[in-house]
Amino acid sequence: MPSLYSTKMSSKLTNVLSVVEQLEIQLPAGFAAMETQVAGHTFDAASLGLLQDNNGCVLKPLGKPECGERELNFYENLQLAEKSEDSNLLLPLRSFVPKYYKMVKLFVNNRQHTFLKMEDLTNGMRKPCIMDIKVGKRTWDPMASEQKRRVEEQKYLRCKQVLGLCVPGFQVYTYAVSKALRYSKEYGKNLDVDGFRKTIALFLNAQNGEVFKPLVFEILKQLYSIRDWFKVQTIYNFYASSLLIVYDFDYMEKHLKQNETHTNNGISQIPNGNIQNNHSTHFNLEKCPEYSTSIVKWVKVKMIDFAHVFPTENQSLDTNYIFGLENLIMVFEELMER
Ligand SMILES: Nc1ncnc2c1ncn2[C@@H]1O[C@H](COP(=O)(O)OP(=O)(O)OP(=O)(O)O)[C@@H](O)[C@H]1O
Ligand SMILES: O=P(O)(O)O[C@@H]1[C@H](O)[C@H](O)[C@@H](OP(=O)(O)O)[C@H](OP(=O)(O)O)[C@H]1O
Repeated sequence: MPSLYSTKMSSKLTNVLSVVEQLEIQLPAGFAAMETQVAGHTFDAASLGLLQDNNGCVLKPLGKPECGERELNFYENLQLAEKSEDSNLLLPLRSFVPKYYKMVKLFVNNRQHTFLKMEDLTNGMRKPCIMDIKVGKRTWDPMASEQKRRVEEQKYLRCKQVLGLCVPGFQVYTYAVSKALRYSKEYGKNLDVDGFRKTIALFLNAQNGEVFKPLVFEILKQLYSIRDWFKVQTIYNFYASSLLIVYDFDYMEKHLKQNETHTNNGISQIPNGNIQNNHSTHFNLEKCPEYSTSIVKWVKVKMIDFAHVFPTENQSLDTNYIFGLENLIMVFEELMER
């Protein structure tokens, strides 16, 4: 039996405090609108947002038919990776995306809808800091109409056209207030390159320009793995796909308090890693064993949103995605250098 949930949804978040709409949505028992959704389609008259259940899963609605079908195919292909002739590439890709369980049908507002059930990347985090970063200068797919191309090319202009990156939304917990601060796509649309850098620092809770380096280091490690994969894969083009970066501020705060090597402002005194600004190289992990802690449990970098994933045309690298990814890596590397 469907039950009535009164759900607070943030439809148009401002740069500090959200304008919150009170919507009443009929959802099946055991499901709620996802509290920590920071971007993408949310509940309104025209669309559904993501749901969460009580078992650490999120349910993403299929959305527009062509988009939904592509995303469903993408996840189902990955599920069958062992049997694919591309298993050597698809199996590692699985570790870069949320665990996918199955397709489920649920009634929302008395109408049946199809959802993709997958792992909630924020599950178990007390104070999840979440940033959605859309990757690539080109965020329209080969089937896009002229109008869709034009619209996409005009958005997030000063950031997306230079870095191949944009921020459609994020939330961050800080030392100053106990509630998460939410930033909307309107905030993201006003960013230029410098604003993007500052936004990443803000998201990481940088203090006087200094970040908690083990956190940045772990994010970089995961980004490097994704980049390594993109440097060899020629199966897919990922248009309008995002990287979701998630970390638990609660864990970070506790970790900082416990650790003797920290200064009064709580920022690590561990020396910097050895940065080489050549794109084909990585930080030298062996030189920084102190960074390889249990941190991996509370920091996640995963690829999400595969509604515009297409097979490559000439078995070429996805240079559009790689360009954005390289720039993102550089922004994090700069933070390690400080
Ligand atoms: N597996 C997941 N775990 C946790 N949060 C998730 C997960 N998948 C999506 N989200 C949340 O939902 C948001 C939107 O996800 P996604 O980009 O897949 O939706 P969308 O509606 O297709 O977006 P768009 O409007 O950009 O096409 C993300 O920014 C994130 O906050
Ligand atoms: O970043 P913004 O300004 O929110 O723009 C949205 C974003 O580009 C989404 O990826 C897109 O959904 P699709 O991926 O489904 O195309 C959506 O199209 P829509 O409004 O037609 O749903 C856009 O409005």
